[in-house]
Order: sequence, then C-alpha cells, then structure tokens
Amino acid sequence: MASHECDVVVVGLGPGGEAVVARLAGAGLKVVAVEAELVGGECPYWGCIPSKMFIRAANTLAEARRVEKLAGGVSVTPDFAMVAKRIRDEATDNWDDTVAAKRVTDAGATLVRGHGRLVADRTVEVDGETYVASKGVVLNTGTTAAVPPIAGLADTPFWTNREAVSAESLPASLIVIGGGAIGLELAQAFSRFDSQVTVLEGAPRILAPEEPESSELLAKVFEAEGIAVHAGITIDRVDHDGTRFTVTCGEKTYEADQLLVAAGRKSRLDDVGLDTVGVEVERFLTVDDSMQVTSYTGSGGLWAIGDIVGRGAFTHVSMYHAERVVKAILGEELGSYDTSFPRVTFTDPEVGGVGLTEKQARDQGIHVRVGSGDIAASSRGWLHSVGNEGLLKLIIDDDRGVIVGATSAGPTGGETLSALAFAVRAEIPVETLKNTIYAYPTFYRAIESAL
Ligand SMILES: Cc1cc2nc3c(=O)[nH]c(=O)nc-3n(C[C@H](O)[C@H](O)[C@H](O)COP(=O)(O)OP(=O)(O)OC[C@H]3O[C@@H](n4cnc5c(N)ncnc54)[C@H](O)[C@@H]3O)c2cc1C
Ligand SMILES: NC(=O)c1ccc[n+]([C@@H]2O[C@H](COP(=O)([O-])OP(=O)(O)OC[C@H]3O[C@@H](n4cnc5c(N)ncnc54)[C@H](O)[C@@H]3O)[C@@H](O)[C@H]2O)c1
Repeated sequence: MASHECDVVVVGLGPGGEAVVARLAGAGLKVVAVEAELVGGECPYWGCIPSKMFIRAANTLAEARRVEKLAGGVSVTPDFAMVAKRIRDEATDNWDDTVAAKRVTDAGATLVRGHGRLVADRTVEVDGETYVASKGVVLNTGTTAAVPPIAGLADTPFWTNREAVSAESLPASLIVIGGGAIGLELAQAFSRFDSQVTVLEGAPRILAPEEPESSELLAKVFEAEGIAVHAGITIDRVDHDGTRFTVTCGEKTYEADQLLVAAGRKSRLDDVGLDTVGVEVERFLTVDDSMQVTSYTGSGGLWAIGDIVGRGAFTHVSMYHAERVVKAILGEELGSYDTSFPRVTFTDPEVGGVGLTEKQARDQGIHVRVGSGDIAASSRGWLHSVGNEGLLKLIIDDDRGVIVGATSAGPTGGETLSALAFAVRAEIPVETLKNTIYAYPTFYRAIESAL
C-alpha cells in the first residue's frame, strides 16, 4: 500500500469541497481531492442546475399560456425532449465531469477518483493508497435521497431526483412523495409539461419549514394549476404492476405511471471511517463556527462542510462553509458566522425565506411584531395580473427594532428577498427601512407597506 504526503485531503467534491480545493491549492498548499462520482457533486448534475433548467423551461410554458389573459392568442405545444436535451448537453455534458476535473487539476491539486475513508488521524485511504495530510482532512460527502420505509416501495422502479432530472421522456402521470423543496419544484415543472401530478405529503402542510402562509399560497396555486395536493396523509404501501404505480393511503389509492420519492435526504457518513478517529456517526456532524468537527480530539484538523453538518442543505451554504474552512486552515480572520440563512424554493411563485419564521422567533422568546403584505394587491402585482400571487411577511424583533426573519413569495420572490436578506444580515433598523425610498412600481416596494 503506497502512502502519499500532502497538506490537506478533501473527501467529497460537492460545491463546497471543490471550492476548498481550488482556494487552498491556489494558496500554494499540497491538496489531494477525492471524489467517488462526479466532481461538483449533486448540484450541477442532479440538483440545482438541471432542476432549475427544467423549471425555466416549464415556466416559459406557463407564461406563454398567460398570453391569452393579457395579450391575445397563442398555441403552446410542450416538447419535453427539448429540455431533456438541454439538461444532457448544456447542464451536465451528459453527466461527464471532464471540465470540472480539469478545474481541479489546473488549480494545482491532485484529483483521486474513488471512495475515500478515514483510517487514522489525518489519513485517508482510497483503493489501497493512503494520503497523510499534515494539516488535516475536510469532509464534504453530501447526501443521497432518503427512501422512507414504506411497505413495497423498495421493490418498485421509483425515481429519485436523479432519475427525474435525467428522464428522456415525460410520464403521462406522476405521484410525488414529499411536498418539500424538491417535490414541489419538480411537481410543478412536470405538470407544466402536461404530466398529471399528485403530491402526497405526510406533514400537515407542504413546505413545512417555511411560514404557514407560504404553504397555503402554494397549495392554492398548485390546485388552481391542476396539481392535486394531499397533505397530512399516511402512505401504507406502494405497488407496481409492471406498468403503473399504486400508492395506498388508508381507504384511498392513487395511481400513476411514475413515482418520484422526494422525502428528504440522508447524509453520506456511514462509510467514511469516522469511527477510526473516534467520531460517532449521527445524522449530521456537529461543527463549530470554523467548521471543525467538535467531537474530534485527534491531532491536526477534521473539518466538515455542506449538507452533512445540518446547517441547511443548500449550495450557497456549502460554499459559505468552504470559505470559512479555507480561512481557518490559512489562519485568516473568520468573522462571526452568518446565521441569516437565506433560501429560495423555485416554484412559481418563488418562495424566499431568510432568518427566523414567526414561530421560531416566538419560541426563542423574541417580542415579535409581524408586518405583512399581499403582492397581488400591490401596484406592481395588480398591473402584472395573471401569475401575480405572492406575499411578504416580516418578523420584527420589537425590542431591538430589527427584522429577524422574512418571507418573500411572488413572481420574483427570490430576487425580492435580497433586500430583506441584507436587512436581516446587517440588522438595519426598522426606522431606517421605513425612512427609505422604494422605487415605484417594483415588487420590492411592497416591503414598505409591510413595514
Ligand atoms: C433536485 C435538487 C435540487 C436542488 N436545488 C437547489 C437549489 O436550487 N439551490 C440550492 O442552494 N441547493 C439546491 N439543492 C441542494 C444542493 O444540491 C446541495 O445542498 C449542494 O449540492 C451542496 O451539497 P454538498 O456540498 O454537501 O455536497 P454534494 O453536492 O452532495 O456532493 C458530495 C460529493 O461527495 C462525494 N462523496 C460522498 N462520499 C464520498 C467518499 N466517501 N469519497 C469520495 N467522494 C465521496 C459524492 O460523490 C458527491 O460528489 C438541490 C438538491 C436537489 C437534490
Ligand atoms: N431551491 C432550493 O434551494 C432547493 C431545491 C431542492 C432541494 N433543496 C434542498 O434539498 C433538501 C432536500 O429536499 P427534499 O424536498 O427532499 O426534502 P425536505 O425535507 O425539504 O422535504 C421532504 C418532505 O417529504 C415529506 N415526507 C417524508 N417522508 C414521507 C412519507 N413517508 N410520506 C409522505 N411525505 C413524506 C416530509 O414531511 C417533507 O415535507 C431541501 O431541504 C433543501 O435544503 C433546495
């Protein structure tokens, strides 16, 4: 077994891992980058990028259909093959990471393909070769789709996000298990290409981590678009007869040509050798604000970034972690951890959120005042007309006079969120926000009325 010495080993090249490799190699460190599948991880090949490309195409169909309400006649003929081709050719290079791999080696790092596993302090093994890192190891192993233990499900040819974004043809009908971000975004995109879609959600409401008003808004829009949404259900079993899926929920059954499981994610931590360095494996790894694994007591560093640390499963969070771990390794000033936590669900309307929800703020004992606004009733929303559904909700800490959380749902909900994200992050006083000119007639001007 050959042994190689280096400064840092990065195991898993999701968006954060790849960024760590580029930054540290660029700073002159000897970096070994280990990847078992595709360099770049879930986001570029099976997550954000292909799903948003699909959503962009689906939204043009919806927008074209709106012409009839505002500007005349148009005939819309969806062609799923076009978006499938764009995902294959433009987004994923047919799931080939040659370009991304070259980025890693061009940065000066050594790319090692294979499954990395810790075997001792600061030591990673890949296919019989060991890599000993003088400074330590960064874990960025990410997640896979979690498959709930529903009777019969495992024996069926269900889809996860991976099969859904690489599908070559449109299923005539689709059942989606899980009304979270993945389930809702893909449900609406498939529906807009004319698939008959049913969403089955176990929690009392879809998009449960966000405000209840956002869940209601999306449920209403989805029903109006012909997507069936059933929340608060229990799935007893799933069957497949060789052609169609049947999902049984008590007395009710739902049938479709395809089934998408979008029921959450599972951290890839069970085969990373954490036991060999005395770290217990739970659902997430607990890290401090420099991304150091808190229970690690060995010599050198063990850092973890991205989805596996349970601070939000988002690409921008993984990239933020990457920057912090790079600074920690290079001995640079870190600054305080940004807890503002912006996120956007790219349904139409987009649902943006930042900071705390009303319930989270009240649970923390904050003296909360709520400001709200209806996007459809704003000047811009009214003239926008069809497709104008949306809301603003501001969670104000009344004692400190600052916004601690906000929701921005609407046609540009994710972009409008930016103003609120800065307000939360920079703790801009509510009095300053009130004494501010908001351009007319923009969607973001609704913030003034909400205040
Ligand atoms: C359908 C979908 C849509 C999404 N849309 C968005 C969005 O719009 N915006 C957003 O911010 N987020 C989105 N996400 C979430 C986003 O994809 C993840 O948060 C993001 O990829 C960050 O993940 P990560 O850095 O933890 O690692 P991942 O991207 O999960 O990558 C981890 C990498 O580690 C590798 N690996 C694992 N174990 C080992 C090992 N032992 N040895 C070597 N390599 C290993 C894996 O092969 C993988 O390449 C979406 C996710 C999905 C599934
Ligand atoms: N736009 C974005 O930024 C974006 C898009 C997609 C995904 N993501 C990230 O990926 C993460 C994972 O997405 P997700 O949608 O898979 O997970 P999720 O945890 O957000 O939602 C999963 C949903 O499935 C439901 N569920 C679980 N088991 C079920 C069962 N047996 N029957 C019915 N419902 C069941 C849960 O109650 C939950 O509402 C997100 O939380 C987010 O962090 C981000």
